[in-house]
Amino acid sequence: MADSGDSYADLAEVRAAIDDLDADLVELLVRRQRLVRAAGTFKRTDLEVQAPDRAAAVVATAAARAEEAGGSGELIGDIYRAMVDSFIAYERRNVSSAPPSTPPAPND
Ligand SMILES: O=C(O)C(=O)C[C@]1(C(=O)O)C=C[C@@H](O)C=C1
Repeated sequence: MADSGDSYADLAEVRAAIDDLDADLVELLVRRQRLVRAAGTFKRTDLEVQAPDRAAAVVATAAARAEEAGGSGELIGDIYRAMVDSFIAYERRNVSSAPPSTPPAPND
């Protein structure tokens, strides 16, 4: 891991490094948001949105990569599980499970 050998003079310096890294991370997450939104356009049911086998594979791959990189597979796996759950909720909010031609129900 590139940062593991770094030493810092004080807490402010570590926090500045965290802030820099977070700027990159947020950009990547926004790119991921767009990709998940695109994936959602190919789905029509809630089970397709959840895609439990794919979600489990994404989490397991991230945990394995974290271990390979010298990090904690458990920590990164937990973060990925929470992240994928949030993306599932995002897909549910942004993807229609009905064909576009279906008229809204009277009370919608
Ligand atoms: O791969 C998909 O089908 C996606 O919608 C992406 C994604 C993800 O965030 O990685 C989100 C929802 C599914 O549970 C599986 C994976």
